[in-house]
Amino acid sequence: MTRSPLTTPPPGAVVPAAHPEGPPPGTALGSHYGRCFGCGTDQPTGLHLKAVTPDGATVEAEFTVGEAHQGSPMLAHGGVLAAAMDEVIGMSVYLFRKPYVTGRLETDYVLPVPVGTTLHLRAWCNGITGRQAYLEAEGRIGAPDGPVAVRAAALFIEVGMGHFAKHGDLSAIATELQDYEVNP
Ligand SMILES: CCCCCCCCCCCCCC(=O)SCCNC(=O)CCNC(=O)[C@H](O)C(C)(C)COP(=O)(O)OP(=O)(O)OC[C@H]1O[C@@H](n2cnc3c(N)ncnc32)[C@H](O)[C@@H]1OP(=O)(O)O
Repeated sequence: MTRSPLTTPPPGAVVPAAHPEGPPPGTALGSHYGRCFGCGTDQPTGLHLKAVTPDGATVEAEFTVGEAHQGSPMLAHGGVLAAAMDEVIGMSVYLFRKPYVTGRLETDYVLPVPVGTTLHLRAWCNGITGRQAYLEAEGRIGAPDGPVAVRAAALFIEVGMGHFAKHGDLSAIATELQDYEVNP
């Protein structure tokens, strides 16, 4: 991955272990919010990522590139692929049971991705220090060990739940999120 210093963990950053109250290995993660563009089942134009955590600390997901995801004819739009990477990285840091948002997302596009392709995505954490989490993801064509089509590195910033209450609509998600204190 070609990565800037901003998404490279500094010395002393620690890779967290799986959270003791997190999902057990092999758990399907479902959607954190039904209308999420990345994983929501109630979002007709979304990516409909299907994710599982193999170990409670990383995420594997599948994303099938659809007709609505084209940039050039019959090839995936780069912004859509970046959104898939953002989502799977967001899901992985969410495993540590603190709310984070994307601060910076860097993407390498290695191969074109035709419509109809299923991308096998994987995301993991390279280290956390203070509020900053350094994460990485890759997307492989057709199989978990298929050719790498896209790579991403990200800096996520920890926020309180008040972030979503102040800037968004926390009540819309309160019934779906069981793992957080939703009253900021
Ligand atoms: C409702 C719950 C949901 C849970 C969902 C799970 C779902 C999973 C799916 C999710 C879907 C996918 C997820 C999504 O799509 S999340 C949606 C996309 N992201 C956003 O909307 C975030 C918008 N930005 C902000 O709100 C603020 O800027 C944040 C909160 C990020 C920081 O503002 P805040 O005022 O709080 O803090 P600070 O400015 O003092 O910064 C703190 C530190 O961080 C460093 N820094 C900050 N930004 C950058 C940057 N760009 N590059 C490099 N460094 C950066 C900064 O220098 C400082 O460092 P230091 O001085 O301490 O060393």
